[in-house]
Amino acid sequence: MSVLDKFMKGLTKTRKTLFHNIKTIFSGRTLDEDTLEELEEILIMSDMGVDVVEKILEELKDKYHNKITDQEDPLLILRDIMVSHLSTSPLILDTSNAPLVVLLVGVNGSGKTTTAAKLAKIYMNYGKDVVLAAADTFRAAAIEQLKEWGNRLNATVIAHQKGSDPAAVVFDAISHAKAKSKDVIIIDTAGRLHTKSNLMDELKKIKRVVQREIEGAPQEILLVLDGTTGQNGIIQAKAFKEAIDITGVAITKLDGTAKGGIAFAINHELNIPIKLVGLGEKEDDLQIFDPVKYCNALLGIEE
Ligand SMILES: Nc1nc2c(ncn2[C@@H]2O[C@H](COP(=O)(O)OP(=O)(O)OP(=O)(O)O)[C@@H](O)[C@H]2O)c(=O)[nH]1
Repeated sequence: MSVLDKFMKGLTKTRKTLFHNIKTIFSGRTLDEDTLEELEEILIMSDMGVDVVEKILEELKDKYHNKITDQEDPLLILRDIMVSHLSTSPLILDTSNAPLVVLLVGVNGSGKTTTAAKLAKIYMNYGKDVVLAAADTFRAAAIEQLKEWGNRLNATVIAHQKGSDPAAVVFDAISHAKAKSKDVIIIDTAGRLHTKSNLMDELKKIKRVVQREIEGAPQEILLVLDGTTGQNGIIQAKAFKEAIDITGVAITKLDGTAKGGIAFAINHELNIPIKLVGLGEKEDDLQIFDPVKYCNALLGIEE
């Protein structure tokens, strides 16, 4: 399956529910009030966020003010304006100063453990040797789940018992990675502790251990955000952003929502690049974020 097909499949719900007749609505060379209203409704319903929608519509009006030519495809004009409202930056793949450390943070159930495993697969596809660190020691199931993934992917998982110090797990994972010349360490962390400040303190402690042991690491701190939680997810994300320097966002479960425009709102409100998107439950359903493919999949544009 091509990458575009993956995006298309993952965003089927949003496209079929909201964007299905966008081609009919938006095919003319003029832009009347009715079209604008219909378009606005679709974009807002997809959870893109009112601010972003207003900006996109303004830019469309500007573009149409100057009349579009016969050669221009209205849908591609809309697509390009949408793309300009998304920001991404490449997932760090360089392991020349190995090991590369990727720390995953986010609330419980956001898909962190699964994302850790799927991300391991991405790095393995690039030929990297990966170690997974089970630093969510709050939940026994999270440790077990990561071990199962490790078996399936044939990747080493460093784990201690439930309730042990996550920073110690991370320390061991780093020692292992150094001893075995591994390329990448992916750290799964807890999403819930007894109090929120405990959680943030724990994440900071993990980060300190990583920084102390490997210069320049962690190179990536990715916030894993459940794409089906809408505005709530964004509020949670802000708390993480305040506590720890996030380098990118992984939006999960975009396949499970009809409000798949959420990437725009996340980008706009958090001002953090989106690096990964979860488009399904299978191990190769986590994809490096591609704004053009994402918008093509929303609008049903075959490349
Ligand atoms: N459909 C779909 N399901 C996903 C995706 N990513 C994660 N999930 C599912 O979401 C559920 C929660 O994922 P976990 O990885 O356990 O979440 P977590 O954040 O690690 O949660 P804790 O371990 O409880 O902290 C699992 O059933 C995953 O299979 C996705 O992109 N699409």
